[in-house]
Amino acid sequence: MTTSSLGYPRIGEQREWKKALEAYWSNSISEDDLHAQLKEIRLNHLRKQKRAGIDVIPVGDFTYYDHILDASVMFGLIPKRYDYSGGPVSIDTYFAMARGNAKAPACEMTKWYNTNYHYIVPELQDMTPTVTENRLVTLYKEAKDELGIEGKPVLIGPYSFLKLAKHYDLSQTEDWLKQLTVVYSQVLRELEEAGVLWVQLDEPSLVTNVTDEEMAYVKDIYETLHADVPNLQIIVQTYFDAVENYDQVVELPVAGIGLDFVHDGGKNLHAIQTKGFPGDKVLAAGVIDGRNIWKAKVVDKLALLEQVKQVVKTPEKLWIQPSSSLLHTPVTVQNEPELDSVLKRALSFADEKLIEVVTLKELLYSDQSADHTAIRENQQLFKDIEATGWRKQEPDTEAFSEVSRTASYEQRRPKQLEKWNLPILPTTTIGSFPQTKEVRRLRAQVKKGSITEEDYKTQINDYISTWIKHQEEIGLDVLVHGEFERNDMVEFFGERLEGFAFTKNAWVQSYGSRGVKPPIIYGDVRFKQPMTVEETVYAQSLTSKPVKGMLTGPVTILNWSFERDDLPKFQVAFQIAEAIKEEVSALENAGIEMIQIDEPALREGLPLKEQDWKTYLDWAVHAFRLSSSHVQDTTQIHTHMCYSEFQDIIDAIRALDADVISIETSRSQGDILSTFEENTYELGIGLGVYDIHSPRVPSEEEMSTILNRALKVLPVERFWVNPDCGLKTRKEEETIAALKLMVNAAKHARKQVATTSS
Ligand SMILES: Nc1nc2c(c(=O)[nH]1)N[C@@H](CNc1ccc(C(=O)N[C@@H](CCC(=O)N[C@@H](CCC(=O)N[C@@H](CCC(=O)O)C(=O)O)C(=O)O)C(=O)O)cc1)CN2
Ligand code: MET
Ligand SMILES: [Zn+2]
Repeated sequence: MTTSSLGYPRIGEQREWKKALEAYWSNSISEDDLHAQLKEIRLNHLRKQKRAGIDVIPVGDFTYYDHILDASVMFGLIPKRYDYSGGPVSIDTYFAMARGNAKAPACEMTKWYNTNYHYIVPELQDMTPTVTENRLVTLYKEAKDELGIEGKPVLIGPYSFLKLAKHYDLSQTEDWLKQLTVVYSQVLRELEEAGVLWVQLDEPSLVTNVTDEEMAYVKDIYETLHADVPNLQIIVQTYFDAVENYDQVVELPVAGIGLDFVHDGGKNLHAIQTKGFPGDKVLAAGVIDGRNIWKAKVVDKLALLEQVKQVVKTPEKLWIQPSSSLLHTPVTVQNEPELDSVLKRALSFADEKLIEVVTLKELLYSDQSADHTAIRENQQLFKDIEATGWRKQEPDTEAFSEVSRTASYEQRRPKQLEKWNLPILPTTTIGSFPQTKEVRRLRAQVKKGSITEEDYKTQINDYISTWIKHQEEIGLDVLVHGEFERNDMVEFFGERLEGFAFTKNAWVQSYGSRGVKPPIIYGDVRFKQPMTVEETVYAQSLTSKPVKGMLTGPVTILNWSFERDDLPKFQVAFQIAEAIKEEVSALENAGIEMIQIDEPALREGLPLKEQDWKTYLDWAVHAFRLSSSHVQDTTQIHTHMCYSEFQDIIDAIRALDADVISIETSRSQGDILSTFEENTYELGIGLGVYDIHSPRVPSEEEMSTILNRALKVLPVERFWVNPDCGLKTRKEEETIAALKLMVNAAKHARKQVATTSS
């Protein structure tokens, strides 16, 4: 039996990877230094996997930014605007695609399936793929020559690559797949020549709803690849859910199939048991959760593997591995000295997960009696958790009953118009203002104890008051306090609610060099005391304009945390919702009667298979309503989502019953609006008129274009004007300049509306 892993986190135990990249971007280290530093990190990660006892170790999963960008660059799919003219792609062109440069905006970035990782979207317009440089050969040789590791090159598979790409016409699908197959063949042939034994082609799109036509393409692709490299052993790796079209996938002419036995709702196991698994193929069984951070129950995993063993009769054909790449977990529990010891023993990050994989292999062929030390200790840690009393709340098995606001939107709207007395096209922002080095240093100092809590608060208040002044000068209609006291919109609440633990070092990459430390939900979630009232009330005391309260919604807090896995997700969401509901009341009682409850992760949490959407949306909407429906008619509830693919879930968005939703409109040039038009969505909409992910200050004209386009489609009374997300990653000058132009654009639009209607 073999152990394998599918991908290892890049970020580094102390975020060495992030620091090296950011040092290069700010010109503090040279290109040679960057290569040297990243090589050291890369080799170190391979060594760690070897030391853990993993037999088949991936190469090529490591990246300078994102692995999908790596594939686009290897295939020469470099948009014209970067002036690429053949040959190996320079590091600056690579980073320009990721981050934009003076001449060209960055490529689009979007969510990686249902995770909080973001990849760079391949753009296929007017392009022909060619292999620029076979990085996998280089990385394979590096591992072999320098460490004696027989690496398994990893690459996104051709079908998933195309599904993740944009800017091609669907009618060109077949043509594109043919062209891609040619470059994949070349890359694989070169790997075969270099002596590679195993290649992992990731095909996570095979767990989404695949049509028969697409499945036929997949079959063609892999038949061609097999004919071109008959001796290379390819594993088609799936993850994040059960594979669709099981029968056809397992018949693909490849050497192995990787299946996720953790996030498949039991369907993959059922499929292999009822339909069998081809005896000539490797079954790469993902049994250790690659997405969450709890140690596995060894007894349960052994039972699962015993069932898999019944199907795969030859031990050499069974591989044990994590359910997905470990990219989605932090690096190691070792660097968490301050966690509660009972909790800490129950945790497993990337390094510990590799050990779990190896332990399972050892146990599977040895003594599995209950007094085996590994088994006994493992059982004990779950007993210890039970004994803590952290998890008392009985699971609620009853169907949840509808909650709604006392008055319908039509009834509360006139009351709100009167109370708030805002101009048409009111202007506002999404919540955060620049998190400068100085704010972050301040927080680091208070955490270390080198400044007092009181000093910290005073200085945060200074930021708040400076930015209230800025906002008044800019001329915004609804102000915010700026979120200076928050490290992150989820971690901040995790630190203040019961049932959450937070870590010192458990960073996970979100996009490029940016990371998050998802808090850990280990027990029943409860409200302790007001979390946001002080800062918001202080901000409101400085101005006569309304200050909007700012909260993160229950679905987003859940999706961006590591959740307990002993309760169904929806129950945890409802517990969080009850806590946020109390915070909403606390704000309302303190006179903050316009409250934004952000739910950017609601869309990303949508299951990968359409048949599972309704169940999810029902509880997600309910959780939001639980937290927001109890307010007075005049209290205005806002929500915010920064990713725009709402077409399919517009009914759920409507059902949130938020008085105003702010959405992304600029990157899609306003395309999103048709969704709101066609579906008679009658509530308020904040138009994200400029893209905050780029340092570029947009022109007033660009924003006016989006506004005018919107005004043609929907009545003016519905719109608010705002940037498309929070401004925490931007610089102060950029922010002020852009917001001034935005307010001007709104003022011009108001005048136009006034003249056309008079
Ligand atoms: N959870 C979450 N997911 C999200 C988003 C989000 O805002 N939150 N936004 C979308 C995009 N994703 C994003 C994810 C991270 C960041 C981001 O800005 N991350 C920061 C870290 C933010 C943070 O936690 N900051 C902490 C710790 C900061 C830090 O690194 N401190 C220094 C010390 C500071 C000093 O002395 O100078 C250190 O520890 O070394 C704080 O402010 O307190 C980063 O990687 O640089 C932005 C967007 C989607 N998903
Ligand atoms: C990722 S959505 C961010 C919303 C949050 N209120 C902010 O402005 O940063
Ligand atoms: Zn946002």
